[in-house]
Amino acid sequence: MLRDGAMQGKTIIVTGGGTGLGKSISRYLVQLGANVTICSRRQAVIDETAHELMNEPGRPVGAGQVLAIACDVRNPAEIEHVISQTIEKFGRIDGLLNNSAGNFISPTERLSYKAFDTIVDIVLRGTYYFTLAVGKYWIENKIPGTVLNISTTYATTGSGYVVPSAVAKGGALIMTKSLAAEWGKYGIRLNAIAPGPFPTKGAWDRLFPEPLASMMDPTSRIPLKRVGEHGELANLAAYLLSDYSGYITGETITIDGGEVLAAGEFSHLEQVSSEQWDMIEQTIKQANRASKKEGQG
Ligand SMILES: CCCCC/C=C/C(=O)SCCNC(=O)CCNC(=O)[C@H](O)C(C)(C)COP(=O)(O)OP(=O)(O)OC[C@H]1O[C@@H](n2cnc3c(N)ncnc32)[C@H](O)[C@@H]1OP(=O)(O)O
Ligand SMILES: NC(=O)C1=CN([C@@H]2O[C@H](COP(=O)(O)OP(=O)(O)OC[C@H]3O[C@@H](n4cnc5c(N)ncnc54)[C@H](OP(=O)(O)O)[C@@H]3O)[C@@H](O)[C@H]2O)C=CC1
Repeated sequence: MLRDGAMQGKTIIVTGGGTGLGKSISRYLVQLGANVTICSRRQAVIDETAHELMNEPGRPVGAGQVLAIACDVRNPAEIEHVISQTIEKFGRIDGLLNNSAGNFISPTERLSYKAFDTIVDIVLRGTYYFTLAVGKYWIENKIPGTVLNISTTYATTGSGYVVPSAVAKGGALIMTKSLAAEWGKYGIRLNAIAPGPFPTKGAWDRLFPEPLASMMDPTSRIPLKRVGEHGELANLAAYLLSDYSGYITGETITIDGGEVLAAGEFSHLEQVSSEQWDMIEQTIKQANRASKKEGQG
C-alpha cells in the first residue's frame, strides 16, 4: 500500500516479531525501509526470523535491517535492554508495535489464578511496561513517537472462554486512548488495530484445537466469508506506524471482514431462501392490510 522506501530512516520495535502476525508486519516494515528490532522470549525463534527477513528473495534495495533481542515483556529490565540495544544499533526509536500476547480457550471456571495472571501479565502489563519505557525515552529526548497496539474485536464486545485475554486487551485499549490524550502534547501518538481471525499457528493451536476446529468454522459469522490475509493487516499496521497517519491518535481500527457486525439482530438470515422471502413478504403485507382495515372499522 505504501510507496517503496516510505519507512526509510524509521526504527520500529516489534514485540512478538518472530512469529505470526508480528513477523508478517515486520517483513513489510523492513521491505518499506524501516529498521526493525524484533523481540520475544525465544532467542532461537527471533534469530531465525531475523535471518529470513534479511535474506528474502527479492529484498528491495534500501530495505531495512533486523535486530533480534530476547525479551520477556513482563520484565522491565529486559525491556530496557531491548531499548538500549536498539538505540546503540540504529541510533533512535520511532515506533513501537505491541504485538506479543498469550491466550488459550477455556471455560473460565477451569482456570487457576496463575492462568489468569499469566495472560494478563503478558498482554496488559507487558504492553504497559513497554509503552512506558519507550514513552519516557521519547519524552526525555523530544522525539515524536508512535505506538500501535494489536488488540482484538472482543476487547470491546467481550467474549466468553477467553476472559483473561479479553480483560487484558480491554485494559490495553483503554490505555491506548488514555495515553493518546495525555501524550499528544509530546507528539506521541497511540493507536490500536482490532483484527478478526487471521490464521497463525500460535492462535490456531490455542483457540481452535481439536475437537473445536471440527465443530466451528471461524468464517461462518463473517460477512465477507473468509479469514484475513496477513498482507491486509501489514498494510494497515504500516500506515498507522507511518507519518501518513500523523493526525490519527487514540483510534482503534477494526479489520475483521465485518465479523463484529454479525451481532446485529437479523444479520444471520442467509439461509432464508428466495421463495421463503416471497412468503414472508406476503405474510407481512397481509398483516399490513389487516391492521389498516382495523383502523377503518
Ligand atoms: C481468532 C479470533 C480472535 C483471536 C484473538 C487472538 C488473540 C491472541 O492472543 S492469539 C495469540 C496466541 N499466541 C500465544 O498464546 C503465544 C504465547 N503463548 C504461550 O506461551 C502459552 O500459551 C501461555 C500463554 C500459557 C504461556 O506459557 P507459559 O508462560 O509457559 O505458561 P504455563 O504453560 O506455565 O501456563 C501458565 C498457567 O496457565 C495454565 N494454562 C495454560 N494453558 C491452559 C489451558 N489451555 N487451559 C487452562 N489453563 C491453562 C497453566 O496450567 C498454568 O497455570 P497453573 O496450572 O496454575 O500453573
Ligand atoms: N491471529 C489472530 O487471528 C489474531 C491475533 N490477534 C493478536 O495478534 C497478535 C499476534 O498473534 P499471533 O501472531 O496470532 O500469535 P503468535 O503466537 O504467533 O504471536 C504471539 C507472540 O507473542 C510472543 N510472546 C508471548 N509471550 C511473550 C512474552 N512474555 N514476552 C515477549 N513475547 C511474548 C510470542 O513469542 P515467544 O513465545 O517467543 O515469546 C509470539 O511471537 C497478538 O497480540 C494477538 O492477540 C488478535 C486478533 C486475532
